[in-house]
Amino acid sequence: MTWHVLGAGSLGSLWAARLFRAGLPVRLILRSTERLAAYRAAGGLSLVENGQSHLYPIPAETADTSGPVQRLLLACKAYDAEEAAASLAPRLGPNAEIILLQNGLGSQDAVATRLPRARCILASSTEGAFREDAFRVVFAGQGHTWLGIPGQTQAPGWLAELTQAGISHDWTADILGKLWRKLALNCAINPLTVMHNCRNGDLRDWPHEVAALCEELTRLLLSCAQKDAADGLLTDVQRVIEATAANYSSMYQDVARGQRTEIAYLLGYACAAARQQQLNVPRLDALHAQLLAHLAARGLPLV
Ligand SMILES: NC(=O)C1=CN([C@@H]2O[C@H](COP(=O)(O)OP(=O)(O)OC[C@H]3O[C@@H](n4cnc5c(N)ncnc54)[C@H](OP(=O)(O)O)[C@@H]3O)[C@@H](O)[C@H]2O)C=CC1
Ligand SMILES: CC(C)(CO)C(=O)C(=O)O
Repeated sequence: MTWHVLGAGSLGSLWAARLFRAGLPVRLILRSTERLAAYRAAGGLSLVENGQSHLYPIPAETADTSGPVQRLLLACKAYDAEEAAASLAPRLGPNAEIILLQNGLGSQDAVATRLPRARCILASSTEGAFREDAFRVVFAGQGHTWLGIPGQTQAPGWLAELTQAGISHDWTADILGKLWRKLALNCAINPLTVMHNCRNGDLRDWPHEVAALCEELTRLLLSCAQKDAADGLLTDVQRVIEATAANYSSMYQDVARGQRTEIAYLLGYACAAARQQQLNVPRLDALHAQLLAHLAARGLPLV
């Protein structure tokens, strides 16, 4: 079964290169014929690991190529997920599977609603990769990927291919818990690093602000029936702040580069969920409003 990987960005390239070099059939799906021509001119995808670069000549195509897509790894940003998945709708067979690599929450439901016949598998990853250049990606941080369909304990047989490709992973029926926990970590760290213009570690200087956000996020998680995701949130946030002290958060980097953020799927999603639960989260709401104003002042999208 061919792995179609939509998006030759950071995570998509990281997955595609590892699957390809493990001898598995992989095809990249690129945005346009121009991108496809540029990719072919580059001769393939380059993955940089431990300072060593390798070129992988993975076959590529655009969405409007003919041929069925049975297993799709959707490796775009959350705000692109629904349209990107929909562009492949005519090629998806009745039992097609889509693995959704997006951070945050909200985009997964959008894809599932748009493509009701597809089997959507949610993923949450702590791996780190960034694009050094077009079609050249650096594997920056070892991590782990959780995969799952909410409530389903039976893992698909093809997970063995991820093992074969050296992709650290586990299946979980509580994938929503994993996604909520990561969302909460992101909400407690990333917007503050933008507003204080600082690295993750500098948040040690604002312990009360971090603690107050974690208190509201914990109440939100509990009211959304996410007890496991709520347990020990503040301690975990403090651990991540220490472990990533020298780093700039992904949202900080997006804003610094003048790129669109995934705010609507992170803090925006949390605030909307609180409203839906009629839960009072004044600190989260205030931070969300400040962040939106900050993005607007820089001409960046608010969703
Ligand atoms: N990078 C990381 O370390 C991590 C990322 N994540 C999450 O993974 C998701 C993906 O992030 P990341 O890999 O960094 O994102 P990137 O921006 O690096 O890559 C996204 C890719 O998707 C492509 N794309 C978007 N729409 C389409 C489309 N319609 N057709 C074809 N290609 C399309 C983009 O193409 P183009 O280049 O043409 O714009 C781009 O190459 C995000 O939700 C992110 O939060 C989670 C953990 C770690
Ligand atoms: C390092 C961490 C956990 C900070 O929230 C992150 O995932 C990010 O920067 O997006």
